[in-house]
Amino acid sequence: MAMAMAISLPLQERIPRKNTLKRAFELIIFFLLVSLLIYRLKSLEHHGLSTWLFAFICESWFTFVWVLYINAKWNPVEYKTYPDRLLERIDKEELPPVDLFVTTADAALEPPIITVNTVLSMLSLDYPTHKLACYVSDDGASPVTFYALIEASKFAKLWVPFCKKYKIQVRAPFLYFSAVNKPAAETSTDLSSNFRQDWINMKNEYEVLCERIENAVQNSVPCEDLAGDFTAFAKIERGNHPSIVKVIWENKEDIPDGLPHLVYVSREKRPKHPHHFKAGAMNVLTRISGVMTNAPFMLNVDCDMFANNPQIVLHAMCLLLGTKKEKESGFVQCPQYFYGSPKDDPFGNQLIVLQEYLGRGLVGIQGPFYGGTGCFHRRKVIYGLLPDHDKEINKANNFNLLNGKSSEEILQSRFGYSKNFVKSAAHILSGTNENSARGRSDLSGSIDATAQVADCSYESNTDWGTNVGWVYGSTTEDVLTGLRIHSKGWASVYCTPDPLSFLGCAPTSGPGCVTQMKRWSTGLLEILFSNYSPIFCTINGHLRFRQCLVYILINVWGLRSIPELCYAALPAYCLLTNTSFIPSVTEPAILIPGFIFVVYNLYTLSEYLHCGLSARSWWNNQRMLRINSASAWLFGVLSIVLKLLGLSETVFEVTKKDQNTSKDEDTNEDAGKFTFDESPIFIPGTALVLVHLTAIVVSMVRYLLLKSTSVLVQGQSEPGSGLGEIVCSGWVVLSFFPFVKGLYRKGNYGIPTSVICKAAGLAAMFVQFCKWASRD
Ligand SMILES: O=c1ccn([C@@H]2O[C@H](COP(=O)(O)OP(=O)(O)O[C@H]3O[C@H](CO)[C@@H](O)[C@H](O)[C@H]3O)[C@@H](O)[C@H]2O)c(=O)[nH]1
Ligand SMILES: [Mn+2]
Repeated sequence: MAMAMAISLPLQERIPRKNTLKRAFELIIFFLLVSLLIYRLKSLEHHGLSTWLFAFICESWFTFVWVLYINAKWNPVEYKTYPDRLLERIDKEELPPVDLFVTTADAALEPPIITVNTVLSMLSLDYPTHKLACYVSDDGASPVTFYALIEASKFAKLWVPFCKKYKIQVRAPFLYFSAVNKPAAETSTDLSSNFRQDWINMKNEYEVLCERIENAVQNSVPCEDLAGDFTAFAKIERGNHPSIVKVIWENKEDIPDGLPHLVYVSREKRPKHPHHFKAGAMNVLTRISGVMTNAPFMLNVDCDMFANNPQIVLHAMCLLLGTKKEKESGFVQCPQYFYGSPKDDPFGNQLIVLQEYLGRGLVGIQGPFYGGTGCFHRRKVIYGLLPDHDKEINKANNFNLLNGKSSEEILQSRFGYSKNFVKSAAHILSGTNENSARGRSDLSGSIDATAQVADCSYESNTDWGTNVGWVYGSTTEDVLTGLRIHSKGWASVYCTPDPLSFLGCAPTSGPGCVTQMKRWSTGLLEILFSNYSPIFCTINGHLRFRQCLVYILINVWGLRSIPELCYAALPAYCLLTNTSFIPSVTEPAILIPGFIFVVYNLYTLSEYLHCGLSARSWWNNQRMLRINSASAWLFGVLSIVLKLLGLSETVFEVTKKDQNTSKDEDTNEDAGKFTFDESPIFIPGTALVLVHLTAIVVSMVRYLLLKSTSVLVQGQSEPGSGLGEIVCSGWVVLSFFPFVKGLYRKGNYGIPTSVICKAAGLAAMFVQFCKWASRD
């Protein structure tokens, strides 16, 4: 009876979330924006063309973006998953195999201990271990990373049983043993002696592991006495070496409670061959795992994104196996959350509110974007299969007959010349190994085959990077790849279990943040200008119209910098030229922008409070939006312009990862302070601040002069600038306050003199321009 119940109960629930009040506010803001536009049009002549028209154009853009937001957030949906029911319904032996991918690219920016922690969290997932295989791609070809993984696999033999025995939740040891988590072990009294003893032993072992890795990092050559395994790394250059594939641990007996396979991969790199950054690395991993274990599902994470919920694979399986139509869950995306972030999100990069509202809104349309990490893919979807693939397979068969080509030839033209890989792909496409127990794999025996598929020329004249695998051509390969999947007609689902699925680290420095944002805005714009633009995908493919609008919303992220920057400069222009862009306080129309300002801020603030965040964190995010707009997004647009002109290619600049676990605010007082470097990316923001400070001073002086000559009494009805412009100008200065402080702070917290000089030059030009413009 109980069994029958379990079978009838769903593995997942899709729950639309109520949001009537939010919708009301969104519509109110929309109507206010429209009224503002109408008012501007009607009073255009009265107010003189220049500023009024300029404001009208910017505000039209803001209204357009707002409509895109309303569309994106209109139907929020939540998913609930029931892993217990899954385990009751199917035998553990029948759970499908999953290949786990971890990517790292630079042992200096991504310290091996971070990668090791992520790998350990993968190896200790609550899932039959003989169904898991973990592949680490190292684009840095670093012997230290390889060494660290060997050591980690030894440690894992203790760590994995420990985690499973005591049902530890956080299975990344650095966080488990950190100050944040300590009480969990020390307060446990009942399990007392055994647990405590094991805990202490584990902690010691972990410290030994850290020490070994740290030593290796310091001496950079851990390999002397291990020559055998390390010869592959001898005398190689980072960007110029053959492929290195090493089976670090093979679960030979296929035992369900042993350790999953662990494989190290560094693909071939040659200076003349484009390697397509992470997308290229993911495609190599896909092929290598194809010839080795060929699991029907693949989970991929960045090297810093450890699994925080040990049952995450089971949760994902509820979504992958528990749908009536496979089409509805082409891939399962978990949101990106971060650990150890400074208080109140000073850099505005925790993405909590964004994922909570935009993310869940998308779920109600065609599903979340692919976010590059914390995502479960179906291998066959990555291989380019359409949702109604039975038809496609038939078509392919007919096609074969017509052309007299063998299906193998067809597959080879699509997947490349490796016979082993093509065979594995054929299995996947025909669905023969789906959900079935994996046959005994012989990893070490397939090393030769892997060398072939890790070649840098393997992909030439194949569909890799276009119709198969991760798609090339954008530094946000994740969004682009997800878009391709959506445009084939697949939907995606969101997996948000408690505890949070994965945790990673967000950059915690000014330059780090803006560089990441710049890469994102560049990559997203690349998509807009590529053959895979969402508009084409809707016209020619199966991308749903509303989903297309959301893709456009994020694709134009960078472009938004231009109207935003113009609008931010407008109050300064008005103050300097004594003109206005906002109705004067005596006009009733002032209420429109006034209300927009108040309602919009309350609306965004309520989102933060609703997510349990502080008002401070709301403000920090608002501020960072403005700062990013004047730095990262703007430079994103510039790099696209350079790319379109054929002057330079876009590159993937890896984010520096710090293992920040100290929650101690006292020792970390400077944690949230904005830092700068010499990069020109900070020039526009600095110039904007200088311009506004000048404008405020100039208008004050003018006010005092006028007052002393007492012309001011009738002055109010003059078209000159007034309170509105002053308030706006003040608001801009407030938003850029880290830059204001940066003008006089020292060291990393100060803006370098060279940047200030260049910004001052720009500001002077602007002031000059205002002078010229206001001359009659
Ligand atoms: O040539 C490269 C460059 C990067 N990476 C890996 O890509 C991942 C993401 O790089 P990171 O510097 O951490 O970028 P983030 O901005 O934090 O990453 C987000 O944005 C990327 C797209 O810009 C996505 O690929 C990521 O999954 C997503 O987490 C890391 O594991 C890197 O090791 C490579 O494997 N090869
Ligand atoms: Mn990252």
